[in-house]
Amino acid sequence: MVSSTSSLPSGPRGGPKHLNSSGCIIKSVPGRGRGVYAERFIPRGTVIEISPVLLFQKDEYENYGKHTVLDHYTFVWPENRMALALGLGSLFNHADPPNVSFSLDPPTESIKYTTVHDIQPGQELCIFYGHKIWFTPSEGMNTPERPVTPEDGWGGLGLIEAADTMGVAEEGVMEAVPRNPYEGGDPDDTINEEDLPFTRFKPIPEEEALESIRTVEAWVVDVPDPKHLGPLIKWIKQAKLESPDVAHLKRIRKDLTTKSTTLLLSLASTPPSDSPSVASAPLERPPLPDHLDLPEPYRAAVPASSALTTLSLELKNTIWPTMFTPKRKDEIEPWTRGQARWAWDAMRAAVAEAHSATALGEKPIAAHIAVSYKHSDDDLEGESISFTAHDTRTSTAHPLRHAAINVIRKLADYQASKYPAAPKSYLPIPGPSSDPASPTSTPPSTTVTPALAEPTQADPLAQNGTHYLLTNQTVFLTHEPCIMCSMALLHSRVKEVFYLYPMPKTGGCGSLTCLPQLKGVNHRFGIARWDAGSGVGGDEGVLRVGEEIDA
Ligand SMILES: C[S@@+](CC[C@H](N)C(=O)[O-])C[C@H]1O[C@@H](n2cnc3c(N)ncnc32)[C@H](O)[C@@H]1O
Repeated sequence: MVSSTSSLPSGPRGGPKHLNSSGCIIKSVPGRGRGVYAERFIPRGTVIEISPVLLFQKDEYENYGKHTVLDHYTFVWPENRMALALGLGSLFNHADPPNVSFSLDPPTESIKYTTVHDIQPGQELCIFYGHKIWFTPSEGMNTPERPVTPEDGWGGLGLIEAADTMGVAEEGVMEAVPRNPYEGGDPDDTINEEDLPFTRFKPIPEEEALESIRTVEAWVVDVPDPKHLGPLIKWIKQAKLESPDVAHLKRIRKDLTTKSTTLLLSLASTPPSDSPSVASAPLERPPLPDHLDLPEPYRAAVPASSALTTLSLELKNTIWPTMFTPKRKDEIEPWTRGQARWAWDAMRAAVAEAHSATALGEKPIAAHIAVSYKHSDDDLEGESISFTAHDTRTSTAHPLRHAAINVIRKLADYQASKYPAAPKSYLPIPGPSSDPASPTSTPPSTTVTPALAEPTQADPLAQNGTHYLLTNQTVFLTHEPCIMCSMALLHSRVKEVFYLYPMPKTGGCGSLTCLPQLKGVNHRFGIARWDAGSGVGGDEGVLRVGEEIDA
């Protein structure tokens, strides 16, 4: 017979894994016993567990409980009682400083556990037991001296409360950290577009103005005698000049005013590319059949893509007859509950970082490059490291130290350290900074030497010439990035940008202007604006900045 737990993932000691929806698992480690570990990234300020407690009266505990193993697990409770946390609550090991705070809630007879830092996947989640610990902490857990207070001891609360670190401390009152509304449920469930907590804008330009239409060069030939059209088209097939690159175009253009007919032969340059290093390469002029008396082929601009709207079709047809492929409704890829949960957590990470910034006297503006969405643990695709940064222009007195620039710089520095063999020509010299805005960084061009410019095999990013690429990555920002930051994000080839507060006077992602929609930019990215009132920002007032600020 198959046991009811046989399909569950295994946990410590071969038993089933604890089913915690906040990303916590139980693991056993020699020297520490069982402990609580993060299975995925958990943003700071996340309530990871609410454990109901079992209460012991004073005499009951003094006479019995205290003489049993329970003494390693119980918390001091008001009114001289002791409490045993059920669920994960009894399994948090001790650390000083901890990365999880806990607070007692006598009315509901429960203990709430909240992260006080961003937690990376695999990290242990620990609380602070107090200073009078009765065991020798395992290696790496020894901690700096702190003054012993009368409240110290197992159950000593209040040393690190999430509310303190969120900058809204008030005795006994925790800031209400908004719970992820997409916790639990089936991560594969599709969510209606209008039910998502943000509005997504189309990344593809509709090309509804003549100047926004992207073109590419093609070889064409005028065909003075219409009788030659049939044999020519047949010849194109035989000569294998048909190509999917021109499938969005019609083969023949008839100009009613000049009464001329022109035939499209093949592309004369490669289609526009998103890659900065790939230049549009000229393509050879195709041969023509000798037996037809035709003029020389010539190059002409043709639309680079089919028309998605009737207006765009009308405009494109003035350049060259183009195919009409209106967007079907189902072309917007629907989002799942799992993705929405991921996005919520990522935006929370940005929000939490902005709160830290305020505590440090900086502007409450932050950016978070999220770990790529993973459908399951087996999904190895995408980045597994996240980066978070806040605005530092106040402390550095450097007007360009915006959150988005800082987070790109963090990623770039990480990439540079990961690939130390990167050619010097690609690394900022001197110092570790790769920030183009850094006063200490020397422009790379001044450091190029032919001997060093050869990328090494160990450094795939260096082969692209940069460490700052965000290809396929999503950036979450508390505020709409300014024009400079939007351009930096575009330059870094970001896949999509989510922001919480629009900046009507300075925003470069839809408010003042929309950088990725401008003609001439060589990369386009998706934009999603978080809905006001979704609750992801927590206390809205803390993160508000003046309209004139460039975020
Ligand atoms: C509340 S329990 C925590 C869960 C426990 N590790 C288990 O497996 O049941 C407290 C006990 O965990 C162990 N412990 C907690 N923090 C530790 C640390 N930093 N180093 C070593 N042991 C620790 C001690 O044995 C302590 O009595």
